[in-house]
Order: sequence, then structure tokens, then C-alpha cells
Amino acid sequence: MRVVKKKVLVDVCGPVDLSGDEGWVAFDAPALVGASLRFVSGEPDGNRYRVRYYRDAEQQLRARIWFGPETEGPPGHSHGGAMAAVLDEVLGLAAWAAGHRVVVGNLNISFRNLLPLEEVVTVESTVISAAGRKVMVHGRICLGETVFAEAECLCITLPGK
Ligand SMILES: CCCCCCCCCCCCCCCC(=O)SCCNC(=O)CCNC(=O)[C@H](O)C(C)(C)COP(=O)(O)OP(=O)(O)OC[C@H]1O[C@@H](n2cnc3c(N)ncnc32)[C@H](O)[C@@H]1OP(=O)(O)O
Repeated sequence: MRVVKKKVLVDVCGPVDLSGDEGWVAFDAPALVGASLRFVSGEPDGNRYRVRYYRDAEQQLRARIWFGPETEGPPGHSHGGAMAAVLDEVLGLAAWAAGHRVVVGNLNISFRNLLPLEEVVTVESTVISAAGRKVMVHGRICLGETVFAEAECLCITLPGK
């Protein structure tokens, strides 16, 4: 019997510039929360996402993120769930970076524009409030004046230390 090997085509993308804006300081996410955030941040040279975290001058968390070909949804553009995963990670992490030990309880996203693949975009986050166990974080995925998605994220602090 003749065995035909399936050929897997791997699209190898070149290097990507994820440098931050002037005044941004690199932020070490694994040092704060451990190495579990593999879904979005796990393959810095892969073809899904490439991510680098920063804090801006106001100490808010920022991310430069490249949406690679493996995030495709509509042809040539990011899947909405791919943007949701990014917002889940970045906005949850923003609460951690502000000193709150949380998980995301509710994430409300509006998709505003199709996000072209292989684009480097910025995720902005702002911790809006912290009251009791509830930490509200707002954020958006944008490039210049173009907003691709914006979100309101309710984080809930975990019990215990
Ligand atoms: C194992 C973990 C180790 C972690 C250590 C390392 C982690 C490293 C993290 C890295 C940074 C994060 C980045 C990734 C972020 C994610 O991806 S997290 C994963 C996605 N999220 C989840 O899977 C969360 C699943 N949900 C849950 O675990 C539980 O529902 C929650 C959110 C902890 C809340 O449950 P609970 O502790 O029983 O609290 P509960 O009493 O129901 O609610 C407390 C309050 O919050 C309100 N509330 C709760 N949920 C909601 C909601 N969905 N909408 C509105 N209000 C709500 C309640 O109404 C209540 O309000 P009050 O009555 O006090 O006014």
C-alpha cells in the first residue's frame, strides 16, 4: 500500500517590530503572574500572536501585539475571538499590574473595525475603579486613530493571599 504523506505548509513570518512608544518601560508579565499565559503570550516567534508588554508614564499597562496569520477569522483579518483573548489577557493583567489578584468575571467587547492580519497594534488599558472585590478595567485595541475593539472588563479578586 502506498502511503501518501500529508504536506503541512508552514507560513514562516519574519521579524516584527514590537518596540514601545517613548517613555514606555518594559513590563515583565511572567515575573508577576507566572508563565501560565501561553495562549496569547506563549510563542514570541510564532505565527499566532507576538506580544510585548510595557507600562506607560502613568503606570498603565500597554501591549504591542502582532496578530499573525493563525488568528484569522474573516479572510485576511483577525477572528473576533482572537481579539477577545487578547483583551481578556491584557485587561486581566492590567488589574494584576495594579496590585489586584483577579480573574476576569465579565468582558464586554464592541468590535469596531476589521483588524488586518500581520499588523502590529497597541492594546491600551486603564484601571477605572476598585471597590470591594470588583476591579473595573477599560481597554481598546487600536492603531493610531483606528479602534478595532474596545472593552469593559470586570475583574473579581480571588479569595486568600
Ligand atoms: C486558579 C486561579 C489562580 C490564579 C493565579 C494566577 C493567575 C494569573 C492571572 C494572569 C492575569 C489574568 C489574565 C487572564 C484573565 C483570564 O483569562 S481569567 C480566566 C477567565 N475567567 C474565568 O474563568 C473566571 C471564572 N469565574 C469564576 O472563577 C468566578 O465566577 C469568579 C469570577 C471568581 C466569581 O466567583 P465568586 O468568587 O464565587 O464570587 P461571587 O460571590 O459570585 O461574586 C463576587 C461579586 O462579583 C460579582 N460578579 C461575579 N461575576 C460577575 C459577572 N460575571 N458579572 C457581573 N458581576 C459579577 C457578583 O455579583 C458579586 O457582587 P456583590 O454581590 O459582591 O456586589
